[in-house]
Amino acid sequence: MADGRAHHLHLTAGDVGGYALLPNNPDHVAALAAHLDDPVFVARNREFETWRGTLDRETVVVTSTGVGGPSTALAVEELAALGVHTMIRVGVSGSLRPDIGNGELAVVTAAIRDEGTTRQYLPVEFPAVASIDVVLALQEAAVAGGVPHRRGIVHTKDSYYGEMEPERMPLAAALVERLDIWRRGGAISSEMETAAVLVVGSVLDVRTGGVVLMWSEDAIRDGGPAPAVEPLFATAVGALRRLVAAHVEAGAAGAA
Ligand SMILES: O=P(O)(O)O[C@H]1O[C@H](CO)[C@@H](O)[C@H]1O
Ligand SMILES: O=c1cc[nH]c(=O)[nH]1
Repeated sequence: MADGRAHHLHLTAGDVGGYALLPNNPDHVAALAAHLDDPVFVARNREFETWRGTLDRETVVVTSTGVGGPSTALAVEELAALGVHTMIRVGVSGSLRPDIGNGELAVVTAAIRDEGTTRQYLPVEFPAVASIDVVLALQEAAVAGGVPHRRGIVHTKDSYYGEMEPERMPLAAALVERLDIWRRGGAISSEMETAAVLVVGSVLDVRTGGVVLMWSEDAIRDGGPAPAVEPLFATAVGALRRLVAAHVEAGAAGAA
């Protein structure tokens, strides 16, 4: 924009540092930012709310992406243009396996690109893969916090109700069959944003990853209790704390 603010996020380069956490839900931004040092509200436009804080004196922003690939791609694009080099999606998903407990975390290794946004960047043969150092940092943070978790592939889609109530859709048979295919291939949960973070991040040379809370199949079916989000937030911030510390140590070693 003419005043230097990014078109959708309404942020300037001075508002951000190198690191971002990307919840989908604007209602999660302040609660996630509360895990940082000195959290402050920065901007809100449409579904994009941003708070800023620090970890080990490095600036970290928490920006909501809104639901789905298109708005998530906008957020990744604009944060990358402002200088953010490391982004972690932090969200909620539905488990695709009966052995997963309500509230377990999925530390994302990769995403199935069953959505439209990333196909406008790269053909579908291109993988949506998390950066290995983000995967390891998330796993270490979950272990340190005693949070139940597993690494795995998530399914990213465009239609929430196409997953939850496929029988209502004209495409019912194909939706059910495809979800079963992803399950049989090893996918552990389904959500709506991770593929956009990983693929757009790859194109823009941003280090990315994701961690999503999983509602169990029982809880989804029975309308059971929503799992608590605090262990998710603590794990995401713990991972970023590790990545910041590794960066500081690498800088110190380089300077020595
Ligand atoms: O709970 P969050 O992180 O908002 O994300 C999940 O919930 C939304 C659907 O209700 C989708 O955005 C899906 O990815
Ligand atoms: O996309 C989503 C999000 C939450 N829960 C689900 O089952 N699916």
